[in-house]
Amino acid sequence: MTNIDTLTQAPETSRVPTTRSYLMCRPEHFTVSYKINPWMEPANPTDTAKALAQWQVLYDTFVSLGHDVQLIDPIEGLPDMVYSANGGFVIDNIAYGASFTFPERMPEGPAYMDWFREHGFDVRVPENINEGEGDFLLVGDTILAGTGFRSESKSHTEVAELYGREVVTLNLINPSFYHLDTAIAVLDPLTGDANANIAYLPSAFDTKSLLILQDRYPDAIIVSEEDASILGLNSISDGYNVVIAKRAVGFERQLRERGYNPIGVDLSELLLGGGGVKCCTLELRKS
Ligand SMILES: CN(C)C(=N)NCCC[C@H](N)C(=O)O
Repeated sequence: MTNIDTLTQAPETSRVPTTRSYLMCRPEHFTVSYKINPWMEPANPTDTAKALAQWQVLYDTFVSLGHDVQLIDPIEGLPDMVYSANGGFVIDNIAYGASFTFPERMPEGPAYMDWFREHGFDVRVPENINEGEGDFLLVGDTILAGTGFRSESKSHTEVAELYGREVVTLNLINPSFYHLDTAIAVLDPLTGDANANIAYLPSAFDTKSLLILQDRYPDAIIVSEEDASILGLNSISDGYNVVIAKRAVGFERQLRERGYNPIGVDLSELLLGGGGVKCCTLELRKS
């Protein structure tokens, strides 16, 4: 993997990084005390100090790349709050709040909405169950929206009306890839970018959804089961630098071949809760 200190600009490619704003939550109360996805095993021990240290590397990586990183205070008793991607979906300074599927995470919805309000976002309280950017991904001007395990398809209609953008529903079929951001990585996420591209795991989708992806993104990177199974797709791109799971070596190579700069981080402890790089990062799009 590339050293982030020495290569944060694209030297020979047309890929251009752009500065982003992210919201993260320190995993001070991280543990696995309940099971709401196949990755979680409450009987297995977790190490909060290790989770904090690994999370700090992710935070430092974003800062080193020049991104603005905001923090929300963690709340005791909400161990999954570290997965800030699920706290809402933000475009044009409008924050569509989350409404969680499982009771264990329900208090996170209002907590994140309070944070958005206090930081000047126009908050919209959701009418339907949705888990924020876990299931809504902005690709160019289109919103890809996942359903099947968490977010209800009715929330897709709500989001289409709210943002006035095209929303494409995709059906997830593998419980290990229960959020859209475990099965798709957005590589060029700027709005208006005609060349917006993605990487994805085909087996995570039903036939109809797969045909949609193949039709819309013929140049997409197809990621292996091996890389996806360590949440390799759960990554964050600024258009050039792509922060990914360190062990996703096949995906790393594929990214490099396409002119991206993959940066590996180890979030093995947070993987015990079923989340990776992208789950710990919510993009705050102010325009
Ligand atoms: C990419 N993923 C999965 C996320 N965006 N979020 C992780 C949520 C993990 C949490 N224990 C849960 O099951 O909700």
